[in-house]
Amino acid sequence: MAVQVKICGLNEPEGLRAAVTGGARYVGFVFYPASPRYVAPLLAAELARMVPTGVRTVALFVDPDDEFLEAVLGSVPIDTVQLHGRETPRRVAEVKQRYGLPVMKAIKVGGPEDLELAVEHAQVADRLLFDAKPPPKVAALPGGNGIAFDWTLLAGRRWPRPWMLSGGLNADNVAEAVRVTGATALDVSSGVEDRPGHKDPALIREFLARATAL
Ligand SMILES: O=C(O)c1ccccc1N[C@@H]1O[C@H](COP(=O)(O)O)[C@@H](O)[C@H]1O
Repeated sequence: MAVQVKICGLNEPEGLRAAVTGGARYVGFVFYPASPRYVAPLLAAELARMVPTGVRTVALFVDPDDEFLEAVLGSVPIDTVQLHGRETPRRVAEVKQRYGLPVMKAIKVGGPEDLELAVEHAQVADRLLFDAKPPPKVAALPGGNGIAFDWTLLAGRRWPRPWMLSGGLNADNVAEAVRVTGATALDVSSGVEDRPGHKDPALIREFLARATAL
């Protein structure tokens, strides 16, 4: 099965074009104001309208309240909600039910114990996303830090829901990441940027070429 790719943190037409013409199956918009990739709903709506049929739009949130979810989901055409904070399985179920959209829940992996949470979330989330646990420094984002986790933790594991691998992926390590984990879907952000928050179209094309050739 061909590997599917999500390019996350798109905030300019150039990056978006490189993603969709290069073969991305998902494009992600970050609605987390503290992120250098944050995109205002008005601009996200313009970008989302450029996305061709067959490519899915993903809205990334971190512990959003209903007011914020409504403001974004009411104005931007979104196919999937990505929850990347400390949302509980109950909150995931609530968001799914209230907005009628599939939810992908991020699981932050630092050690084997963190995978227990994935077992719980797999009861309600439509998809799991395995990312590295953020480093314990004050300014660290809850994701999008460009760091990988120990991929062998996922080797041989089976999940009752589809899942994606993320965390520190780039064109140079993507083949190894897929080999070790068996992932069939990947999510990348920092690894296709030339500076935090700025996507490099050439790096996007290179990542997609390597990943989709696997
Ligand atoms: O990208 C961000 O700014 C971000 C902010 C808050 C939570 C998650 C975020 N991004 C997600 O983090 C992972 C890993 O990204 P990276 O490739 O290591 O930079 C990915 O799933 C992004 O969607």
